[in-house]
Amino acid sequence: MSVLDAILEGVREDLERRRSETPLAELRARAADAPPALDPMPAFLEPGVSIIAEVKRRSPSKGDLADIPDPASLAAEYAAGGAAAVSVLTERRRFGGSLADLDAVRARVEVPVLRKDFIVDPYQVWEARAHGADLALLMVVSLDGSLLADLMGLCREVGLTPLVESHTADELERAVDAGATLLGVNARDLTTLDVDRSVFARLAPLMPEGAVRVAESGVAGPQDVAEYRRWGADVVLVGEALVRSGDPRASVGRFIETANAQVAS
Ligand SMILES: O=P(O)(O)OC[C@@H](O)[C@@H](O)c1c[nH]c2ccccc12
Repeated sequence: MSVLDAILEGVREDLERRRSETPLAELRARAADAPPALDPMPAFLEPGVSIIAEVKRRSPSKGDLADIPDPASLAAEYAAGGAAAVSVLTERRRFGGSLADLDAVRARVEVPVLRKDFIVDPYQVWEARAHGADLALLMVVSLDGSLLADLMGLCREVGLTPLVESHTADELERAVDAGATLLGVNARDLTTLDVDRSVFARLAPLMPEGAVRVAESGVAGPQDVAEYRRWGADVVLVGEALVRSGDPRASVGRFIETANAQVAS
């Protein structure tokens, strides 16, 4: 079984537990009461690189990354440093996240918030909106047949902007065919956990005009953000390097400045 399959098995078990505790009707009512979702696209389309800064405690590839006792304060530092959006990993078993983290971050920051999880069921889209997310990650690799288009449609219906993630040219083609305009490339192969940032360089030219290009994973420092930018990234999503930096606010600022200075010159 691949790493991804093992993760998805746990995700589905956890999902069924939550579904038995909170009926869909209740989530829908909470989503209806939530303030409307923010549109992240204007900030992503501004000149210069945008950063999505991630709240990430651990990962299957690296184990424990950071304690993060107060995810809201971390998110506030990200926003103060200039992050265009904050990503919150809500997967529990492998990443140590929760919907409580999403609630806490949502309550603190005014920038758009991404629910980062392994979304395979409409219930999770309703959860994302009920807990105040503005964007939701949809991974093409785990959404067969019409499920990708169905979940994208539901995202739009509830006001969420789907960030549709690929790792191969075939996956990217499915994302584009389904109508995705916020296109992510994960440099990490979730079946093996190997990271290769040049995957973004190969896939970015295949993206249609007008798409917003998001480079995800594998950033160790400002030079990597600058390289993604040179390869055509509008947005770079960074987790580990920021949660480990010791000064997330300054790091976000440095990432943005370095990339913009290098690409302008
Ligand atoms: O910590 P990194 O290498 O900066 O990566 C962040 C982010 O891209 C990564 O967490 C991620 C990208 N796509 C995902 C899908 C599920 C879980 C996690 C991810």
